[in-house]
Amino acid sequence: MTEHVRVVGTGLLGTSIGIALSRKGIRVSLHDISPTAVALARDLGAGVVDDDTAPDLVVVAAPPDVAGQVVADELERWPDAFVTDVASVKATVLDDVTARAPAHVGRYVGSHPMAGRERSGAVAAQADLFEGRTWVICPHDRSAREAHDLVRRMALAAGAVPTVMGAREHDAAVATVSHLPQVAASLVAARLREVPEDAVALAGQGVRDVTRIAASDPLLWTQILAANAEALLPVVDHLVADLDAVRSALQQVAHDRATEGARGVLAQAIAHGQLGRARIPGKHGAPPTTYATLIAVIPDEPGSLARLFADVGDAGVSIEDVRIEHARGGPVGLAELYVVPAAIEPLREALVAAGWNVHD
Ligand SMILES: NC(=O)C1=CN([C@@H]2O[C@H](COP(=O)(O)OP(=O)(O)OC[C@H]3O[C@@H](n4cnc5c(N)ncnc54)[C@H](O)[C@@H]3O)[C@@H](O)[C@H]2O)C=CC1
Ligand SMILES: O=C(O)C(=O)Cc1ccc(O)cc1
Repeated sequence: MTEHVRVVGTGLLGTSIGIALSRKGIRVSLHDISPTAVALARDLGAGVVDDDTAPDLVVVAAPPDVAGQVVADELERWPDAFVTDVASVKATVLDDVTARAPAHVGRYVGSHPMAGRERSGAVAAQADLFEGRTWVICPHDRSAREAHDLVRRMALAAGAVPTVMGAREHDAAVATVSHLPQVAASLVAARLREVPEDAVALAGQGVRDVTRIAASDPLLWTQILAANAEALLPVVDHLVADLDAVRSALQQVAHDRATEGARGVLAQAIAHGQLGRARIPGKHGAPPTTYATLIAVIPDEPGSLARLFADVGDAGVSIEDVRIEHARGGPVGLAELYVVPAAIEPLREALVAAGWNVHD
């Protein structure tokens, strides 16, 4: 892909796309309503500041509530260019573009990289944000095959794995895999506002895992949730019904510990969660991988994590994932290493031999 790509909206997504494509030798020009945002993206290596030469492909990475308008403007401004957007919702943007630029909608095809972060803005951009991640392309009745092909090539150049879905099908899918998790994470995290300091101090990995995306931008997410209200509503209804069942079971046990049936409801809630979680694909969309874990106690001092990683490397073991927990106020931390199951025993032996205190 040697074309000229114009990125409009140089925040987290736009800058990450710009950096990824620029590194592949693609010419990228940048535009944003904020001159600071565009200058920052340029300084981070995302491309050159808007130079008014005609692009082959425009990527609109602006917030969802203006994406349709910006796509329509770009279609009007560049009569020979194809245009995509990366907004997290697809049907409302398609409807908006169709209404605003009916004569040009054939050059538009929506898309959505299933990759992002809980932080916004160019400073949070990452060149490898899309590496191995799914990038959904949403062709429609009137979209040109060339538009689809160009977006596909751009997604591949950014390191992503393109996949095709209709806009409404996409919106129904992300209601469950992205939008409900955001609502649940935010609501769970919101409970923490009201507990005493020494209760929050007990927070372990579980609450951290469940609430990471609760740090997301309220303005962006208000737009996403409102734009996908129709698809999200039935999914939220299911969650409310499930929570209601758990609530009634707890009420029964609290009222009479010998009550029958309530424990079955609680167990089923957890068991259904196991089944759902087991369906989440592992890295690169491959089937789920169950890793074995080993916890190493690391002194809370500079360089100790680097030494641990070096010893794991010397043992010939690849770390698939890692979590670090700091003992609050203590002199040590815990590094939980995720490795393929076959590597766990050799790793344990090698780390013990190297003097590390390890446990399961
Ligand atoms: N944040 C995430 O993890 C993901 C976000 N997306 C989608 O990507 C899009 C951008 O999101 P982020 O990069 O996170 O937001 P961001 O807030 O980091 O960046 C948005 C940028 O768009 C600019 N902008 C706003 N209105 C504009 C307009 N009318 N014309 C030109 N530029 C304009 C802003 O100045 C800002 O620099 C959104 O539509 C979002 O739904 C998609 C996948 C993941
Ligand atoms: O931070 C994460 O894990 C995310 O899942 C971010 C994200 C946010 C919005 C999207 O439309 C897609 C991905």
